[in-house]
Amino acid sequence: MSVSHCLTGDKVAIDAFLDQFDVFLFDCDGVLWSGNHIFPDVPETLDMLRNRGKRLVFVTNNSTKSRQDYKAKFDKAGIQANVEEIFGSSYSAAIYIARILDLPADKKKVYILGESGIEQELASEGIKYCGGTDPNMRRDIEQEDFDALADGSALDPEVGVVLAGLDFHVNYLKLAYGLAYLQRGAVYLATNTDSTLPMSKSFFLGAGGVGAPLVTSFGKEPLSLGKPSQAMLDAVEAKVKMDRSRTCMIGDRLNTDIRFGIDGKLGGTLAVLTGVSKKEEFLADGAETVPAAYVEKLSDLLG
Ligand SMILES: O=C(O)[C@H](O)[C@H](O)COP(=O)(O)O
Ligand SMILES: [Mg+2]
Repeated sequence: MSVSHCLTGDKVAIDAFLDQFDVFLFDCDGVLWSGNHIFPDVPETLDMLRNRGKRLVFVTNNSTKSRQDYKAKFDKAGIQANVEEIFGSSYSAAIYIARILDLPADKKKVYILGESGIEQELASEGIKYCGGTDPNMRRDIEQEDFDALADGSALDPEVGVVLAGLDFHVNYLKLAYGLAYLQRGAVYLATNTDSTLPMSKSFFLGAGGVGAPLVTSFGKEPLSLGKPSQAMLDAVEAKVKMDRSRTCMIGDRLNTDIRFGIDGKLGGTLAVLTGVSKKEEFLADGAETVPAAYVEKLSDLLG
């Protein structure tokens, strides 16, 4: 049975742990910040790693922002990061749809349940879309909508994919369009299916929580392109050359971040206890997902 080592307060153990890796993949929500609250000494900790010659890559399941949007957030947070180091689940989904998914020529449009981040990343891959932040979808459903969805006249015949992500403007109408496209054979994808979103030091509906009505009504789960899907690691590795044995995944959620690192056969995983998962979950006998090590908060790595 694997055991997770607590590094907090142990400078010797921290140095030994860090020396094993050249690349650190960082989860964002719950590790660097909770919403707009940047955790203490995060910029200093990341600077310390860069000063030790480590390469940093940011890998977030939050699909509401594009890589460019995240670059602006990093800048505002005083965290040095360039766009090539940032990967969101919207980017992973756009790469999958553009380069892996084989869609009929007349079915290449995507219906989005989600925010602008998904729209921007699909556009950057030349993928047409509808739904998403369309203001015409932010209204109550009317009888005419029921009738037009039922006979299909409301639907765009080019739509071949339903892509579900975190949507802060979800409503019955948007979900009804998603179900109608799925019922007509659209491929069902999700940027991610995280149950909750760490925000304001609490937990709110995550992408999985928002998309759950579609799963219940359609009766099938989407293919998720965010962590722990290895499609996301493949998308990262296509841009960032790395030796997986000298790469460490740092995250707050066992079933996405730590599972992502273990399944990807990375050299190590580090859990940070400022987000979703609690240490009791992975210290328990027979725990399914056990990080190699853990710290109370990221800045504990400063020693
Ligand atoms: O979509 C969600 O549910 C949240 O954005 C997700 O929990 C946060 O993503 P992270 O940066 O922790 O991968
Ligand atoms: Mg997280």
